[in-house]
Amino acid sequence: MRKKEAHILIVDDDEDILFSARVWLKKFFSEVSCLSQPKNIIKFLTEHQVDAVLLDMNFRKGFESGQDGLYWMQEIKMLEPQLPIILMTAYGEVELAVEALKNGASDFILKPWNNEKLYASVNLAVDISRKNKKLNQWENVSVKTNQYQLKTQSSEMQEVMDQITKVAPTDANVLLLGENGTGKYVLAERLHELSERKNQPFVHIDLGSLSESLFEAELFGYKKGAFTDAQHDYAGKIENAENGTVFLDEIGNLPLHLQTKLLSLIQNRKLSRLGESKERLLDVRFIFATNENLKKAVTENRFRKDLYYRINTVEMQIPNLRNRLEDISTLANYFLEKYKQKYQKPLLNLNENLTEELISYSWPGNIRELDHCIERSVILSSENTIKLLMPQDEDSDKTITNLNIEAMEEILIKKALKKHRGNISLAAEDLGLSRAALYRRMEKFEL
Ligand SMILES: Nc1ncnc2c1ncn2[C@@H]1O[C@H](COP(=O)(O)OP(=O)(O)OP(=O)(O)O)[C@@H](O)[C@H]1O
Repeated sequence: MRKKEAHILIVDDDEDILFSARVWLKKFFSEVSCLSQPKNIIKFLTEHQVDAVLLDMNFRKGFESGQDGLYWMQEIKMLEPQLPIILMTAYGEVELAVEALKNGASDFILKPWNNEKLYASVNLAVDISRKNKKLNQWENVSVKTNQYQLKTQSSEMQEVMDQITKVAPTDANVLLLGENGTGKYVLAERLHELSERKNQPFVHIDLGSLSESLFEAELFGYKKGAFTDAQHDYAGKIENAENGTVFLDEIGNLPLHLQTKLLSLIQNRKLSRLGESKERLLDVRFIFATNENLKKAVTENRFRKDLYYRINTVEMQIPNLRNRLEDISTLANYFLEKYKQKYQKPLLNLNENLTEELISYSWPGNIRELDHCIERSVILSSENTIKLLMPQDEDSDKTITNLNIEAMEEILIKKALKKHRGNISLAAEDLGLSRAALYRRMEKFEL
């Protein structure tokens, strides 16, 4: 299982507790730090980026009122009001738990804890902490913290943004289609942030980066003993999104037998973990994305038709960057500002010629490629003048070593589209083809 990139801080005066909590949580999170003395918390937090704190309530022998924990919680809140704090106590009086929650604790764990519960609580706290950080960035208009440039001059993209605003508050399943790097993740997050679920987890599951053998266990979770390595009960990623949004990326990679299981989950809103017959009711909103042609996958029986119609209640085609020529300059300047600040080169600017050069490139890697191009250029430029380092143009003449006619045809079509900045009529005329013939070829080469 891949660990989540998150830093957890555990504060307890009992070394055994620190040890066992650390060993357990280390399985799931990239960094787990321990402090045995609460007086070191503030210094630690000012020096480290932490995503969640697990805090004991009783530090002094003979003082088991829980007041120590409440005191340190307030200190942490003063420094980092959004940081989730989970309180732990061996003395689980309900009133104390209620007081802690009222005072801003994100959860309450009784010692000795149930490992699975501890994980679930910390994991949720981490998701909420990230959400808070992202929301803060979102609200901040400064380029330093604002992550995305969502304004658009392109009518195609404007239509997508309008649809997002309309569909976000509903629970409709959304399917985002588009090439790599067009911003599907960014838009999925936007859908979540504009929904009523915005303060609940947004769980991104990238089926392109998980190994197929892990799909079922990671998505649906498992019961202890369900298979050889299942040493404990495990809530899958979908379950961890309870009340929030699941973003299933690269859905075209889901094998057929799991497509059936997913379909049943979407229809019945019930999930059973691997090795478990009991069904759990689940309240999540689904967003899906792929760069694959799912309709084609359906006709080739690689993707279930009924699942396709279930997930595409609202289907949005995210335009390629080469079809958003109006936005290239704005996005390039947005990235330039970001990297000027990051690499402390405030004098760099894009003049008209450079902007033209950016606009006439075809950007097969879309916004991600533009982002990297500007970052690379800023890093390698002098203090005063930007030198644009364009990506290696894949269809440049030097790559024409393959004399296969189909390969040549694809290169010529790409060149014509680039020359005419994606204008199909002009490109078709230049190539001596009808628009329909050009469209057919573009479809064939998936351009
Ligand atoms: N509107 C935007 N403003 C600024 N940056 C953006 C925008 N849209 C996308 N990006 C950046 O472009 C890159 C690709 O975006 P994202 O990951 O959302 O694309 P994707 O379509 O999900 O890609 P893939 O299919 O490869 O997973 C990211 O670094 C993202 O931050």
